[in-house]
Amino acid sequence: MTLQAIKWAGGRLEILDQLLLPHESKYIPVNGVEDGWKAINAMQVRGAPAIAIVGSLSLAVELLGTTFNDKTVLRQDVEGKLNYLCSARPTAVNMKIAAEELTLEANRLSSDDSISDAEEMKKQLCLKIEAMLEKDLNDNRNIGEFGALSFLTRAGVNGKVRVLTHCNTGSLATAGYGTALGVIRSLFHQGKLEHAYCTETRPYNQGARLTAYELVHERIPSTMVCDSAVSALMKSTTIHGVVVGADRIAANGDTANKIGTYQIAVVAKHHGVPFYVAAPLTSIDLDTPNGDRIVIEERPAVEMTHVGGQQIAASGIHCWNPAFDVTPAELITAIITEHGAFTPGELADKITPLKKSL
Ligand SMILES: CSC[C@@H](O)[C@@H](O)C(=O)COP(=O)(O)O
Repeated sequence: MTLQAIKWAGGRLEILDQLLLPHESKYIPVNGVEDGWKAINAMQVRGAPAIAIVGSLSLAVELLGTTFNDKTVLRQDVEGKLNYLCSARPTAVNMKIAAEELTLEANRLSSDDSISDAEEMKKQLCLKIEAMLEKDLNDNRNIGEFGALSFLTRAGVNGKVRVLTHCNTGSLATAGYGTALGVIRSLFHQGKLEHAYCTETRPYNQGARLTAYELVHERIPSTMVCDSAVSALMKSTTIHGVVVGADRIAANGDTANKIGTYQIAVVAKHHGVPFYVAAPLTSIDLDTPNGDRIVIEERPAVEMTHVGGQQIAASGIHCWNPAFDVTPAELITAIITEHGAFTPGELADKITPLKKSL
């Protein structure tokens, strides 16, 4: 049984507070948009797809608890709240894409005369939001399948593979199953995984706290390494590929992901190790031409200077704490989506029609 980060039933939303893991598994209620914004900003829920789902569901909770008499007022309310939710964390594009989709739907419903009143429009919007949760789960399973396939094909091995991942991209970062961790999960279920390696992922330790937790929970053979041990690992062991997630993939394939990803891609190139990005279409931002245009979120120094509330750095030191970095497209072997694997060069041409058909 995979871990469930998001619980949604009967119009009630609860999330597993990821700041408490791995010590405590506690679900907290999200009673509306303000709660949703705070949970995303504080990283009680994190991971690009999970951010979009929790943000959107927090809007659904709020809508369900409010009575609307006017479709135009509802449309304006939805748009304003979605814009607010997008400001909680700027790098992950999934919330922005969800906001655009929902705003479009709100506009459509508001001008559709067959939708009798605001309450009916509200119901339709909430159904659309619920469908996003379902879709993410299905997309992740497909990413896992395509990822395992392209991994094994390109690795050119008939036996089992050893895979390295960074940060947390599993059930906790998505509606379920995961993206990059979903690929590892899929390899494992196919009996093709020899060993998974996860980094600690400093400074916020998503690898140590969350990925390690998921791997142990599912009894996947795995080892954790320090972020600084990746070169040594690749030199001493055959790693058949790296697979990571994405917070935003630009049109040219440049990919923003957890800080340290770029460094791993450079090291992988040096060692001839294929480097895969696994992400749904909702992480691809064709409006952003390249990585230089991606806004990188900076997090508070305390997330570097303290671990679990314990100070580990000298008082007074200045800190630079970017949450993400951008891996240039030329270091990426393929981008694995729910529609298959594409090279960065193929991305814009292949993804544009797929996005239009959504
Ligand atoms: C499927 S999650 C993809 C990315 O969001 C993930 O790799 C990542 O960088 C998460 O960063 P976080 O700061 O924990 O939200």
